[in-house]
Amino acid sequence: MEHTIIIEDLTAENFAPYGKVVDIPAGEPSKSGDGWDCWSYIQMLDVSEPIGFGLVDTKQRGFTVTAMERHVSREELLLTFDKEIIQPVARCLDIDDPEEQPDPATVKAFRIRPGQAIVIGRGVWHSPAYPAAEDARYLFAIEKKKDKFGDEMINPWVDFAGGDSVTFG
Ligand SMILES: NC(=O)N[C@@H](O)C(=O)O
Repeated sequence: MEHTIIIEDLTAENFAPYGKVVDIPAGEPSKSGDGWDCWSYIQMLDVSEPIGFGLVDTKQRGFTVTAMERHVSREELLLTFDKEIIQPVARCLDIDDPEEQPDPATVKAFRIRPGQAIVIGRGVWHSPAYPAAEDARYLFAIEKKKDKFGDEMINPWVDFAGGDSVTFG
């Protein structure tokens, strides 16, 4: 079965089931200077090990997802450099179930603009992000440690339940 969803703008409220949003807060900065404002801490990454960085060069392609991966033991910070990207995610239903498959009915696709970032929650399913229009580069940061169910494997991809696909646009 093919599901079709719309791309959503990122807000703390609509991303909450999938993780945390990093964006300029509405409130006053905690520090300011000549030509700059600083808010800290605006978000937290919950870690116990050193953080590794990964870089993805993501090319224009059809907005269809058939499989996702997840990291049940680690949060993941993800931000784009200078181009908009679209991040599909699906809910974690049972973080202790090594046989879980991503549920296509829970998929959402979020637009991440330059200047914004997300922290993907532990166990939250995600595909590689897509470029919104032009080819893009994005960075992710995640603890350098083994995940409980071995998602450091070369092929961590799990098909949607029922062999479904999700198209967004
Ligand atoms: N987010 C992304 O593109 N990749 C990471 O989750 C990874 O573990 O490779």
